[in-house]
Amino acid sequence: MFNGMDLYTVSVSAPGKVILHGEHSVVYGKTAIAVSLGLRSSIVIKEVHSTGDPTVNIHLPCVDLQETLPLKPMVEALFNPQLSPNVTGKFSWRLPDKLNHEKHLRKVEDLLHIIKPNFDTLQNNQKNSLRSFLYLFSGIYGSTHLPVKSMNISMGSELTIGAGTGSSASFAVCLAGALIRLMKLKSASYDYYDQSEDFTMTEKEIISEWAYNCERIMHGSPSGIDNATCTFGSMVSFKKGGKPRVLNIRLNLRVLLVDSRVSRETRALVVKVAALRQRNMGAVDHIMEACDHLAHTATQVLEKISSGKCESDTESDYQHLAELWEMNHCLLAALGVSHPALETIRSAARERSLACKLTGAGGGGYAMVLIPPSTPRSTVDSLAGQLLEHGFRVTETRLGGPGITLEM
Ligand SMILES: Nc1ncnc2c1ncn2[C@@H]1O[C@H](COP(=O)(O)OP(=O)(O)OP(=O)(O)O)[C@@H](O)[C@H]1O
Ligand SMILES: C[C@@](O)(CCO)CC(=O)[O-]
Repeated sequence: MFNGMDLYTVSVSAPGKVILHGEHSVVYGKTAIAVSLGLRSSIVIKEVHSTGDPTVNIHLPCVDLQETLPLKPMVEALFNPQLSPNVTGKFSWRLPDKLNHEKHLRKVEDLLHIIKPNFDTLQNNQKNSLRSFLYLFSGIYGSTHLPVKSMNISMGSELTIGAGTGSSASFAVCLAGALIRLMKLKSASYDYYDQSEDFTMTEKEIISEWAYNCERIMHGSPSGIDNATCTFGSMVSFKKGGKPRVLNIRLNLRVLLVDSRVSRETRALVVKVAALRQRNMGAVDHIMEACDHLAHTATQVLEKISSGKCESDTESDYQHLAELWEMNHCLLAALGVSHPALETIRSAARERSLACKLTGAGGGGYAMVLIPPSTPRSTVDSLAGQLLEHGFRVTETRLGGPGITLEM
């Protein structure tokens, strides 16, 4: 949007994600599939007039952060970032994978300590959000010659932070997408590329790569499945060491997403499974193999559901999917990553003949109950009521919706 005074506003949203199949087994080289979540993050970037030196006013209520940062030092210290060693040419915002990530991040860290002397006293999630902002802003604008103006950035999210639903990837995808969109609007007269009304496939690939770099800031060495799912939406299949593969299908699965409110640490659960495997190699490897089969079969069933040719087929496909979810949960429980709270959620779902599985690392966190289209409203309401009485948090949402989207 352009206000006629050379000032632009952009508004973008991106979904979170859940793992449908393959948690834990993906660590052992098996296939995982993730789908986008109906819960989204959103961002508005608004260029504003300023009389003094330009600033960026960033408001991130989810991490309780409101900051005004000077733009000039960012431009001086961080623009024109360097390419990775052994890569020749000139850095461009289109090449996030060629950026000298470590070096650029070190510069971001140094600058943050200069412009925010109390940086070390901030909470970790606040630090990560600021690092990601400076990294993306300078990485994306640093290779252009566009004038940077004062701006207000405000971001909200329906996602719970740190719950395994991809809030960090959703945040980074929104931010990268909004900055690229703003650049595209500002550069209309420079004719950088076409001015189509939505993100092109190539832009989405670039956004996903920028978000992957942010995931590296937050997580060290992430798989890349979260940023791909939050960018492209729908369903993404992934194998360790490979590239995430986006399955371009139209899914619209209804689920109850249930927060057990039991906090867990992903790393500790991965270690627990590794220890179990050390003691029971053959059995655990067979469980991982079985999880792999479930991920492949589920992909086929979901492709069939998404094609939606015949209603009676769809009903039996949902039954098949429910069976796969049940088996997957029980295999994960055999790996020792369920929790009494997750089993309480499951038994409430089973009383109503609904399938339920944990999603993510387990040991607490979220469970998902599959709601086939034929499920009466009263069944969903009574299940939600019972779960709420137990103190769980319940959200009815859909899986497999759109990825990054321009909001008008
Ligand atoms: N709406 C938001 N506003 C600002 N920062 C956010 C927002 N959402 C996420 N973040 C950033 O992402 C970090 C959360 O990353 P973390 O990996 O702990 O959670 P997650 O992405 O929800 O979990 P997972 O990666 O297991 O799915 C926060 O510490 C914060 O820096
Ligand atoms: C448990 C795990 O498979 C998924 C956590 O969301 C860990 C991982 O893949 O890194």
